[in-house]
Amino acid sequence: MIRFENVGLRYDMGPEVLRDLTFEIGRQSFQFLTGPSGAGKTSLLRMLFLALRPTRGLVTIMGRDASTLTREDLPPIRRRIGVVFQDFRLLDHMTTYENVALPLRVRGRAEDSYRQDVVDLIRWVGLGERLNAPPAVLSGGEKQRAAIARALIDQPDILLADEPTGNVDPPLARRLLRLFMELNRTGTAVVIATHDLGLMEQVEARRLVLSEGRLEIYD
Ligand SMILES: Nc1ncnc2c1ncn2[C@@H]1O[C@H](COP(=O)(O)OP(=O)(O)OP(=O)(O)O)[C@@H](O)[C@H]1O
Repeated sequence: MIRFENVGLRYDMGPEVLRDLTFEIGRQSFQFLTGPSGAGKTSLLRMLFLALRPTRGLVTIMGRDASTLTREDLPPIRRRIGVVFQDFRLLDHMTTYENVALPLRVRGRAEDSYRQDVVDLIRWVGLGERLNAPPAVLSGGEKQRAAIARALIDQPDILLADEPTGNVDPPLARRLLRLFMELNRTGTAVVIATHDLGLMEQVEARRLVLSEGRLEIYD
């Protein structure tokens, strides 16, 4: 679904922070992306989301060479990718419900067709009491769960999540992991960037390990 061949990345005139990355995120695959702080996990996720272009190598996404995509090509591809960023990126003037429903609204779906699904998912992530609250009054962990619900609501083909359990306690982290696994079972490829060994030990999953700019894969 997304393939990297000999991809390298440098910022400005700095050294290469990622080197010779060759791997594939397959349809309906499940993997953790890990490595020490500063190893390049966020940079790699941003390249997977086409928010950052590699400085060398080839990225193929859904059968297309990413370097040939135009500005107009990007939105339909990105709509098939759910992302949870470390800074959540919730819209301040909207409630939890409106933030989570946004991807469906943007697609032009009638609210009657999704209202209950949105409410159910928000309850599932434990934010039932926060349906009508704006992000400003949510805690860090609550914002994170709202961002996760928004990324999942439209059943994306790929979910990219950057430290999605970084602000929640271990029982809730396990619950979120179950949600990601359920999403994966129903067809979504999942990439979870994390430092959390305890989280990774809970599932037998492929690990992509970044270290000193290079990637090792443990299937
Ligand atoms: N916008 C930028 N400009 C210059 N250098 C950057 C930029 N973003 C990241 N870097 C550098 O690239 C390297 C990889 O950073 P990145 O944030 O991808 O790592 P990470 O593995 O996600 O780290 P963490 O786990 O701490 O979030 C680091 O050396 C970082 O300083």
